[in-house]
Amino acid sequence: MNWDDTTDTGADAERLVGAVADREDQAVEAALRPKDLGEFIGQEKVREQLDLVLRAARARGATADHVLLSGAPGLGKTTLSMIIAAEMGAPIRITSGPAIQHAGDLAAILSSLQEGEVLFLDEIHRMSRPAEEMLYMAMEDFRVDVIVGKGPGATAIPLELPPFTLVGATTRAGLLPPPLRDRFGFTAHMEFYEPRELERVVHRSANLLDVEIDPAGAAEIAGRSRGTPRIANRLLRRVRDYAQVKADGQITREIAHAALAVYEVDERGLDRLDRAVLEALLKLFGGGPVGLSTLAVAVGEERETVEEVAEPFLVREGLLARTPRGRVATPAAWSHLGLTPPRGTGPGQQDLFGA
Ligand SMILES: Nc1ncnc2c1ncn2[C@@H]1O[C@H](COP(=O)(O)OP(=O)(O)OP(=O)(O)O)[C@@H](O)[C@H]1O
Ligand SMILES: [Mg+2]
Repeated sequence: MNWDDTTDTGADAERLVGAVADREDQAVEAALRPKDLGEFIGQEKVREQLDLVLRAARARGATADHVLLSGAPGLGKTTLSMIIAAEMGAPIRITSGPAIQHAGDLAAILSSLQEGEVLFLDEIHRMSRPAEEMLYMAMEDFRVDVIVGKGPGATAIPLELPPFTLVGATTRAGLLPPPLRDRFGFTAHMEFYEPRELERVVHRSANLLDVEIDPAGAAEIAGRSRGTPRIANRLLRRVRDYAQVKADGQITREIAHAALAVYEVDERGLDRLDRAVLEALLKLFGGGPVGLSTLAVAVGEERETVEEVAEPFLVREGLLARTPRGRVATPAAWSHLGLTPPRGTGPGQQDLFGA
């Protein structure tokens, strides 16, 4: 799971191609969210499986099993949680791991749930330990022990809960303690989207935003969206701005191309920082291997920025490899930047060049 090393704070949120939601995303996302499974694009396997889980529960007149959604930012976890509630005809309560500091916070939420309600717990990997332990019991037995009083006089009062569906979301399934993971009846791993699926996302959003776009324009945006619907929607809004100001508002391939050149997002979805890292690696260090710190100095960025913000996508795209001797460019990196690799490839590159 190569998104485990992406950062979920800071610099990434400020980039046009960052997957983390910024303010503007938060403001428009509610309007762009698919409302039911039929509207949800891509993720075929997850959709098929979830559809079965929910249908079966409905047929039994039962509350659906707990669901864990894991995947990189912007792939549709929050959206799916709302769809689960909608499909079950159930209300949804939304909270997040960091918002639950004490077990008591969780007890208050759990004890106020209605029967069949969906509790969406975002960033479930960031919950406190005591809350987590309370959650184990709540998920399994629909019961919590509420501690009353302090010290030796403290007593645990058992409290029955109505059956509910916990939907947990995490960008880092690997960080969840196994006892918590095991208590979910169904786990959905969300994958990055194919360009064809993102084209459909772009068309759908354009429609909702009342923007005219042709298939080639949608393909142009989809191809630069890093497999992520949130980024596709964001690029669409920027291209719309350009189309409005510089043309008649319609998005064609030419308009999308010109707009994204202005925003410095290239054909593969790399932005200026990504390209600066690659260029330094290729032009200054012959494709590597070169140490992370040296590379960071060469592009004038912090080590962490290069490692956490730029590299994960470059690695995912097969443009850069992290080796024990340092960072190495792949043959695809040379061709992406239109450069020819030096003839005698360095020792660290032999494997990559199949030498
Ligand atoms: N399958 C999809 N079809 C159409 N639009 C989608 C799909 N998945 C996500 N989107 C859109 O992408 C945006 C981001 O989705 P969402 O907020 O659900 O992501 P997330 O996985 O919860 O991200 P985070 O990890 O940052 O919380 C939403 O505006 C939503 O409309
Ligand atoms: Mg979310």
